[in-house]
Amino acid sequence: MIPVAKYHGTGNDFIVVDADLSVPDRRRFATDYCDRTSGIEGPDGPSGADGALFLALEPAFDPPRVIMTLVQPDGSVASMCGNGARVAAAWAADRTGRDEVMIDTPAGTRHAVVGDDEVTIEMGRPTFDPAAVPVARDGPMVDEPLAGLAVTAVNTGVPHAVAFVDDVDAVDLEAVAPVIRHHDAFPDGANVTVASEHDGGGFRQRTFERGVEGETRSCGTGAVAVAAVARRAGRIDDGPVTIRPPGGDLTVSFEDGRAYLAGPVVHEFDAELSPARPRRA
Ligand SMILES: N[C@@H](CCC[C@H](N)C(=O)O)C(=O)O
Repeated sequence: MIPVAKYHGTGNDFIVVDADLSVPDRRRFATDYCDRTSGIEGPDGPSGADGALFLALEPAFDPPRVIMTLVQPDGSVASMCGNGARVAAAWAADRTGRDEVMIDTPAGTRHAVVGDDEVTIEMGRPTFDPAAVPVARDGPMVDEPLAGLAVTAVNTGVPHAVAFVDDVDAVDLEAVAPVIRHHDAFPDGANVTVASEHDGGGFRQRTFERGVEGETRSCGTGAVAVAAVARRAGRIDDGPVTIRPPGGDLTVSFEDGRAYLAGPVVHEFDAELSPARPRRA
């Protein structure tokens, strides 16, 4: 058995595994233990997760570094995860007592600051460049009609198809999102994010995630995507702006074109799992 920890960032939840521990088949581990009905169990029963975060801590550096690998429930490895990176920073801060951490991801190295109530992570520069999203268009995809939504394509570490609507609750995301997620325009697929203005300021957000193949309670790259598209359209300035997914509020701001994502992180519980014989083996 190996010790693991369950964390969430505004409801986007992860099984955290120290990468020093041997897990022979990470894809199978993630697929089995992330299952919402038969996966990892918490104090209140079956829990599951939106992904397994394998974290390799390098405490000798100043600030300490973490190499982050997110394996999703479908076995795919994500280039970036905003909430996962915030969880990785909190996990590293718990182990080192340091409040600054560098997170190495396939999308680049990101600087994180761990405060008492929030973890803030630098998220790089969102891009609308069609080759970088990627989107199969000669120029940026902006407000293109797809599956009844006006879609703008942006990469915030991973590709997002973003649509502003009057009311996010009126969108049948489970029906419409798979059409966009698998559309020919997106050669690598896309996360599908809808947003609407909130009376209290900022935007409500819902995201259907690639790799989870369903809606999650929060998505950090999606929150940054909403802010980036709103900023490009002149709806907001450099912020900060409050983005409101179902699982809790996030704050996005920009400085010199770089995005910053802030919000709470919760350490839910610790558990022990078999690394080699997942329960559905
Ligand atoms: N929940 C994440 C995004 C994870 C990656 C995504 N599902 C993908 O495969 O592109 C976040 O907080 O950003």
